[in-house]
Amino acid sequence: MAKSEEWGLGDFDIGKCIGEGKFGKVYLAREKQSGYVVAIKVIFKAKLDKYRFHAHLRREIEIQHGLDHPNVLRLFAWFHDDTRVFLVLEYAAKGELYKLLRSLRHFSEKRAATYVASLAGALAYCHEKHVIHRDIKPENLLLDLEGRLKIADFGWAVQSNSKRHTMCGTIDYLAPEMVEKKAHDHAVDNWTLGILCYEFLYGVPPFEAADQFDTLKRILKVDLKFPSTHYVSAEAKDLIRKLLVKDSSKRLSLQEILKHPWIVKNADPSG
Ligand SMILES: COc1ccc(C(=O)Nc2ccccc2)cc1NC(=O)CCSc1ncnc(N)c1Br
Repeated sequence: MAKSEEWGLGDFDIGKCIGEGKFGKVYLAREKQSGYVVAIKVIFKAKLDKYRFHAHLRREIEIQHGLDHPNVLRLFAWFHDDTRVFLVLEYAAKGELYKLLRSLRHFSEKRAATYVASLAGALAYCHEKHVIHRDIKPENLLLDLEGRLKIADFGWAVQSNSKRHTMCGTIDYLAPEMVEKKAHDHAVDNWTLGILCYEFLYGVPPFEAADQFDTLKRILKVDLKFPSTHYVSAEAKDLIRKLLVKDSSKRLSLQEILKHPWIVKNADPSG
């Protein structure tokens, strides 16, 4: 029988659950013909109705379908039945980048620079495609079999199996213009890159405080301190200082990040 264009659930062997989100769960799956392993996200239509997310999901699928970058998780296909929508996603075999950060406590400068360069490259690609909704919160960063970073952009809060509670609802990544509820553009991503670079190197975000109000005050003051718990190069601190700038127009651009001496010296070009 000729292969119909449409994929269906029957084309896949479904495996274990590897993630859980607001709209449904994510399963490991293998496409029967090719044996190709993917992640299948199951989204309940009833949930979409409840949050009126149909249009958002349809727009996201159109956007995602056109994206093809080594550091952006691929959306290969999608299909639906009367109660669920299925997203056929690239499977990131090494899972969540944050589990690795927790287990290593902090990354080496080479690993941190490689991830920052991957993120800057992926964001530059997305901005070029006029997609600025690439939420680079830590929850959205996965690692593939080769350890390459993938922005997974869950579309909505996804709690993976390792019920991470520290991150959900964290404000550590908010840029000052977001805290002050000013208009923001994709320069917010450059701020977030600074936060992530600091956290990759120190294991904690730069403005962490006992309570959220203190964190907000520290963000608005850009109260940046570098602990001397372990050695971090002056070039790394220089990049962070040039990203965590209150005036969003003065933050290093993605292109400038990729040319920064610390990135040029430390990032692995194979990403
Ligand atoms: C391109 O990736 C997406 C694109 C879109 C959406 C999405 O839900 N959009 C959406 C859902 C409802 C309403 C509006 C938008 C979600 C993802 N991605 C994900 O959900 C990541 C699933 S977890 C995972 N994936 C691969 N390998 C692993 N090891 C893991 Br763990």
